[in-house]
Amino acid sequence: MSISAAELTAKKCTACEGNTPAFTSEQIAAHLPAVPEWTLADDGKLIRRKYKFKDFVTAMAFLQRVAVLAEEEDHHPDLHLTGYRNVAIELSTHAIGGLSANDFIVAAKIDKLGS
Ligand SMILES: C[C@H](O)[C@H](O)[C@H]1CNC2=NC(N)=NC(=O)C2=N1
Repeated sequence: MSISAAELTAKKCTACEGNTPAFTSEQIAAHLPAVPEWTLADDGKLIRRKYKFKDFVTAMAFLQRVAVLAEEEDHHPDLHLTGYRNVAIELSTHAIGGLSANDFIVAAKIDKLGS
């Protein structure tokens, strides 16, 4: 059974201990359909979404909104700004070296921010 975007955005991230197992490929497959703009990396250890904004200021304003969300959730994506208006966001759970529910919760909440 797949989880929906609405179910993900209704959740809060929870502290992730190093002994929590990373998501299995089955768990990843159950969560990815809720965040269809996000691509699973080849190694299965992170998800990524790319954006192109109209200018630098718009890209930075979006990143700032993502930063506020990350602090609220205490779960922090890797944020990349290249070529002044191209943004790439990568989500993984550093404590476990792979994906957890937190990554999909934050991805769904980023999607809800709009761009
Ligand atoms: C104590 C606190 O929950 C941890 O340090 C959090 C902070 N933000 C985090 N963000 C991400 N992406 N992975 C983590 O393992 C992580 N750990």
